[in-house]
Formats: sequence, C-alpha cells, structure tokens
Amino acid sequence: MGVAGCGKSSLGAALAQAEGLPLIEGDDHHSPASREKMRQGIALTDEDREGWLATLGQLLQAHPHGAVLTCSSLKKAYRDRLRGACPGLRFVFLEIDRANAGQRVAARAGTHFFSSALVESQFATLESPVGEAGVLRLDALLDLATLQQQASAWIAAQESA
Ligand SMILES: Nc1ncnc2c1ncn2[C@@H]1O[C@H](COP(=O)(O)OP(=O)(O)OP(=O)(O)O)[C@@H](O)[C@H]1O
Ligand SMILES: O=C(O)[C@H](O)[C@@H](O)[C@H](O)[C@H](O)CO
Repeated sequence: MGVAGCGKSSLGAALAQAEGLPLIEGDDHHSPASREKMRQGIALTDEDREGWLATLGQLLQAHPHGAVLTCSSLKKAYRDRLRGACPGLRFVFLEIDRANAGQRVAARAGTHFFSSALVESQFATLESPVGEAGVLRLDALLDLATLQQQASAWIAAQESA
C-alpha cells in the first residue's frame, strides 16, 4: 500500500514471486470510469473506490491460501474494509515523500494512466497506517531487492510466531 509511485507494483511482483503467491494487481480492477478520471487528473472519491474495494475483497477471498495484493489503501476505512473481507490481512506500507513520488510518477507519465497532477491529492488522502496492527513500514527509497527481503523476513517471522 501507499501513494502513487511508491513502488507497490514493483514490490508486489517481486514479493509474489519470492513467496510463490499469486499477484493481484489492484490497478487492473479500477473501473474504466475511474481510470479515465485519473488519466484526466481527477482524484477518485470514496464512492469511486467503493466497488473497487469490494472487488479486491472478493479476489482476496478467492485466494484462501494467500496472495499478494497491490492496493493504494490510502484511508483506514479502506484498509478496514479489506481486513473485513480477509481476516489476517497484513499491509506493507511503502513510505515515500512527495518529491520522490512526484519524480517517479512524472518519469513514467507517457506509459501509465495515472496523471502526475494527482500526486498531491494522494498525500492529502493518505492516512498513515503506522500504529495499526499487522503493518510493516518500509522506506520506499530502498532498492527493490532489499524491500523484498525485508517484507519476506517479516512474513516469515509472523508465520513462525
Ligand atoms: N525501490 C525502488 N527504487 C527505485 N525505483 C523504484 C522502486 N520501486 C519502484 N520504482 C520505480 O518507480 C516507478 C513507480 O513504481 P511502481 O509502478 O511500482 O509504483 P506504484 O506504487 O505501483 O505506482 P502506481 O500505483 O502509481 O502504479 C516505476 O518507474 C518504478 O520502476
Ligand atoms: O486509490 C487511488 O487513488 C488509486 O488506487 C491510486 O493510488 C492509483 O491507482 C495508483 O497508485 C496509480 O497507479
């Protein structure tokens, strides 16, 4: 979880591969209307995210042996919604600052639907999950291999506890 550009898709893919788990790419499940809004630089509302979160919850339930989901999960209510669908769900929070997120999103502007004009609204919407149970905060500026190792070590530690 985290704002646009924090590295959800990159870490999600690496973690799914390392853990031998299926990957659910949250961005693939936004409605066409939501994708168009984001392309135009219009931030999604709670209402826009409602059906999307319901779909993601159903996808988690369809993978009872586990899965890696990439999902911005910006507000506590969104995370609680997913926890409701999938008890035991844990979150890896990729924390990044505005400048670096803005740079990353701008750098891929030609190939990705997300408008860089929206980065500020992502930070305005973000409610930090730090302090909630089952959350690992990672520094999104670390290299991908290190992030994957830290996330895998956390998962292993929780499973042996
Ligand atoms: N750990 C990292 N170090 C350096 N660059 C990274 C790292 N993780 C991702 N990136 C780069 O940052 C950009 C955004 O990454 P990615 O698409 O994984 O983020 P995201 O959070 O899934 O973004 P979005 O949700 O907006 O698609 C990509 O160009 C990616 O290559
Ligand atoms: O809740 C949201 O506003 C969205 O999920 C965004 O975070 C983007 O889809 C994503 O980060 C861009 O790829």
